Amino acid sequence: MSAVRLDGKAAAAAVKEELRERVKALAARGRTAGLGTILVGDDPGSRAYVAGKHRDCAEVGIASIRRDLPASATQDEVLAAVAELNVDPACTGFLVQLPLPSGVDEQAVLTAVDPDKDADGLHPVNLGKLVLGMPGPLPCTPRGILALLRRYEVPVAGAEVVVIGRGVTVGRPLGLLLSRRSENATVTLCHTGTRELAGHTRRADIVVAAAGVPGLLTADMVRPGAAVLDVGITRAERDGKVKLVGDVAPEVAEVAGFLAPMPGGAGPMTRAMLLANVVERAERDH
Ligand SMILES: Nc1nc2c(c(=O)[nH]1)N[C@@H](CN(C=O)c1ccc(C(=O)N[C@@H](CCC(=O)O)C(=O)O)cc1)CN2
Repeated sequence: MSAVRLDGKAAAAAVKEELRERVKALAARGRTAGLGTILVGDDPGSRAYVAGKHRDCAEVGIASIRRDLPASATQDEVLAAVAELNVDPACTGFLVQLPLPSGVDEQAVLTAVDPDKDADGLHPVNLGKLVLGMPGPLPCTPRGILALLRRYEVPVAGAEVVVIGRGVTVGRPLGLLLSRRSENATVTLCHTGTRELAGHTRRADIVVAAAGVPGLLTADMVRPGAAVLDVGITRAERDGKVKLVGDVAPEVAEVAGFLAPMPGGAGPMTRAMLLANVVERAERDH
C-alpha cells in the first residue's frame, strides 16, 4: 500500500483521551453526562454498534442508559421510549439506532426526539441548523470524517470532493458540512444512479464512498494522489463466515495518496464524535 493510512483508531483514541479530561472537569462541577440509546430489533450490526457506544461511554466516564425494544415493537412503543428519554434528567443526550425495522416510521421517530437532546444531529431542526451554518450537534460520521481529514492535514478548502451515497447519516449531511463557508470544499453528491460515476470521481481530490456497494470504487476511478475514505459497510457471507466489506476495492491503496480504510477509518471516528456531541451538550448546561 502506498497511500498514507488515515488511522481512525488512533485519531479516535486521541479524541477520547481529551474527552475523558473534560468529563472529569464536568464531574468536579457536579455534572454527569449521560448517553441514552434506543435499539429496536436484533439486526446484528446495530446490536454491535450500540454495545460499542456503551463501552465507549464507560471508557470516557459517561453514564449510559439503554432502551432495547423487540423487532415487533410498534411505532407507539418506540415513540414512548423516545418520550421517556426526552424527560429523563439523567439522560443528557440520546439517539435512536438506525435503521429501524420496516413498519416503524424513521422520520416520525427522529422528529420526536427533543432537538436539544439529539446526540446524533439527525433531528430536522439540527439538520436545518447545518444547512444554515448555525451551531448545533453534527451527525457523527460526517463530523468524524472532517476531523480525520484535519488530523492528517488533507486540504479541504478549495478541494473537489465527491461523496458517493446520499443517506441521512453520511452522504447528505457530509455534503452540507464540507460545502460550508468554513470548510469551503466544492462537493458533488453522487449515488448509485449517477451516470458516468467514474467521470466525477476521477476529477476529485477527495472521494468518500458511502453507498454500501462492495468494491464500488475501483483503482481506475481514482486520481493518483487523491484522498479516499471508505465508509461503506456490507456484511457479506463468505465460506459460512460473516465478513465486513467496504465500498473501496483493495487496489485503490496503490493509487490514492491517503486512504481511510474500512475497518479502522471513519467507523471509530463515528463513535468518538458521538461522545464529543454528548460532552459538548453537557458542557453547555454548566
Ligand atoms: N442513529 C444512528 N444510526 C446509525 C449511525 C449513526 O451515526 N447514528 N451510523 C451507522 C452505524 N454506526 C453507528 O451508529 C457505526 C457504524 C460503524 C462503526 C464502526 O466502528 N465500524 C468499524 C467496522 C465495523 C465493525 O467492526 O463491526 C470500522 O469502520 O472500523 C461504528 C458505528 C448506521 N446507523
